[in-house]
Amino acid sequence: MLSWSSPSRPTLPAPGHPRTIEVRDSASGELRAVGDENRGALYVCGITPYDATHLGHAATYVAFDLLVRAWLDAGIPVAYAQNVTDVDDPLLERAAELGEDWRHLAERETDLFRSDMTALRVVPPTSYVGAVETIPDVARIVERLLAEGRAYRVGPDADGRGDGDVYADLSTDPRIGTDTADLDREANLVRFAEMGGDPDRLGKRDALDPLLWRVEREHDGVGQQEPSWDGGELGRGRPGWHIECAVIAARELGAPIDVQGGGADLRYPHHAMSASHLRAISGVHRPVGAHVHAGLVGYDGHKMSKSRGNLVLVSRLREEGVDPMAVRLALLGHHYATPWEYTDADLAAATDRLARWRAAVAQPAGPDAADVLDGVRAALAADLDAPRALAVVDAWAERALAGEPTDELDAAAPALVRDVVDALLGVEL
Ligand SMILES: Nc1ncnc2c1ncn2[C@@H]1O[C@H](COS(=O)(=O)NC(=O)[C@@H](N)CS)[C@@H](O)[C@H]1O
Ligand SMILES: [Zn+2]
Repeated sequence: MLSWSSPSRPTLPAPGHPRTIEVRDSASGELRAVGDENRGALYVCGITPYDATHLGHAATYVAFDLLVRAWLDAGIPVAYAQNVTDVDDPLLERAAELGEDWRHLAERETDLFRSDMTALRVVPPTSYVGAVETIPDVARIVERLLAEGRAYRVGPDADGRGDGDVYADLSTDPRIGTDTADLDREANLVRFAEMGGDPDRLGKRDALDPLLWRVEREHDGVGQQEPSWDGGELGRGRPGWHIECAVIAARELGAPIDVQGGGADLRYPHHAMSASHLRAISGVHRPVGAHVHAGLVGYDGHKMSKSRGNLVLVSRLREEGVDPMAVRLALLGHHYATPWEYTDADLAAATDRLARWRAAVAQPAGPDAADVLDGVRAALAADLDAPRALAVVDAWAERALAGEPTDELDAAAPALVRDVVDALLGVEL
């Protein structure tokens, strides 16, 4: 699937020393060095293409964009895969509500997402893959898991439908739950159901076993005919959610990967199950170096979501003439791991900061900027600490605008600060 055009990125003076980039693994709470001179492999769960692109989505993708930029600056070759969940129950339901063909809805919203990511100067993934285009691979892998006894078929559900649905048998995974450390079964059962799971499905060996393949339902005469694809021995149907991301990560990156990323809402069951499937597919004991989760962005006291109608869309802000660089700075003002409430004051503060920084780098000279380069690099290397990086640039801008004696100023400083802010923070001044 087409991704989007890459923003230009200035090359910064070579780092004086090889630098490790550390991020916090949300399961252990530990800081982990991720990526090495051979590669930095990142999988970030992409959008389900409706409601794109609200500030919550944008905050998560900008967060992982900092990791991509820090790796590139450290000379680490980046392998970055991202999916589009362009077939899934919530998408089909939304299309039915809108009376729109689900393919058109997916296409339109994915295009909007691409243009928003371009405006926010997010570096595109090296592999951008849709669930639909992955179906043949998913079917083959599910057949293999069945043959290996890691998956099983169930009979019809309580309504007599879905005879032959395929589930993963989690009891065959000795390390289930070690990836994202979600070991509270009661909490998991609640969360599993909240995120579209079916703990009460007839015939399941364990309520938490996740769906791998959903066989085609005969037309129930109510909703749209569900889309279905040829699944070989599995029969016609479509993939479950978690297996899609595991197959794309395995195929596009190869396990082990350094970071599996997404918003905090994906930690359980999605990332726990994807890691289990990735282990089963690849045979790699620990297929993910660090699970990294971005805190959820709220608005009006709730997580941003269509159902609440409290969405702040990047495209709407852009239509209102808001500079996307101010949007990006508003997002960078909060540490990625911390959940926060977006307010219009965030945007106003970011707009001021953007104007101050632009005025400072427009000066003919400025205070020495070597510590801006080192300070921003060090901040990102320490769990992508964007607020700390912004404070480093703020301090320099303050001095640049204070009009210090010219003989202490460096004519090359403003250009270096502009390049640091561009290459590492993705903000074009
Ligand atoms: N309010 C929010 N704040 C921060 N991140 C969010 C928020 N809502 C969704 N996200 C993140 O944005 C990304 C896309 O979310 S999504 O459109 O619902 N799609 C999905 O979660 C699946 N397609 C992942 S395979 C995910 O990483 C999700 O965790
Ligand atoms: Zn995913």
